[in-house]
Amino acid sequence: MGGFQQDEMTPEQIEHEVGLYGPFTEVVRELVDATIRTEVDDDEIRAVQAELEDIVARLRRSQLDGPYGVRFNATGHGRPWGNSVVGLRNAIAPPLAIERESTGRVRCEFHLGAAYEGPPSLVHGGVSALILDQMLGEAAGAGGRPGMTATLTLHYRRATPLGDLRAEAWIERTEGIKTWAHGRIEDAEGVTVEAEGLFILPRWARELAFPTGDAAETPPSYAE
Ligand SMILES: CCCCCCCCCCCC(=O)SCCNC(=O)CCNC(=O)[C@H](O)C(C)(C)COP(=O)(O)OP(=O)(O)OC[C@H]1O[C@@H](n2cnc3c(N)ncnc32)[C@H](O)[C@@H]1OP(=O)(O)O
Repeated sequence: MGGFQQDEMTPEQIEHEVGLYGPFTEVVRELVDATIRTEVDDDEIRAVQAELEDIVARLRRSQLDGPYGVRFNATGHGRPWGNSVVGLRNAIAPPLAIERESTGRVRCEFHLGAAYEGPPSLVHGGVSALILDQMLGEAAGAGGRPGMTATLTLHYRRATPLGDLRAEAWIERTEGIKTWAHGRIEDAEGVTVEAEGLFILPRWARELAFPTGDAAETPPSYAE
């Protein structure tokens, strides 16, 4: 599988890019929200559209051939900057800033605005699934048991309002290459969505990590 790349970025270069692309992407998130909610007149919409078309053309002058992928520098610092949930450079990502414990417990506080609406004023169920998929996957990774989502089951206990929310996830149990993780989203009143999922270290990763084939005994550690 492609998409995981090693590069030679120094901590200073990474800090520079965080400072550059973080605010840049934040403005694009603002643009998405403003696009949904604006009530300016027709002429203003057409004028802004023309300006945006120019801006897109400027950015397209130099582009990656495909998606960003996940890049690692020599110290193992991971940059999943195109990720649709946590990606620093992805304006579609809220983005989640996840706190990780090596026990496999992860948590975050986040805000979902108009761009994530499903039913009126409520979070789209698929967005809750997106967030919990990432959170459960992050729990597996934080606990040294990384894997791809094999199953994901959601229990929508109560509607999730747009606004300030929190999420957490943890490893429930492991068996060789398989990790079962659980998690939930909460608003100020308590739990709105619960999830359980099975994460499996895929064959291509097993072959890299365990050339002798004994994946059941010693899962690899996960360094982001
Ligand atoms: C490292 C990256 C970190 C990156 C982590 C970063 C966090 C990212 C969080 C986001 C997570 C995602 O969105 S991931 C994207 C969404 N998920 C995907 O696209 C996954 C697509 N599916 C796959 O790639 C594959 O099917 C896998 C990896 C799930 C399994 O493939 P495999 O590894 O070749 O499986 P295989 O050898 O046949 O089977 C191994 C064992 O798993 C069982 N098994 C296989 N598939 C399933 C299944 N769907 N449900 C139940 N059990 C299954 C088999 O029965 C077998 O059990 P036994 O007989 O040995 O008992």
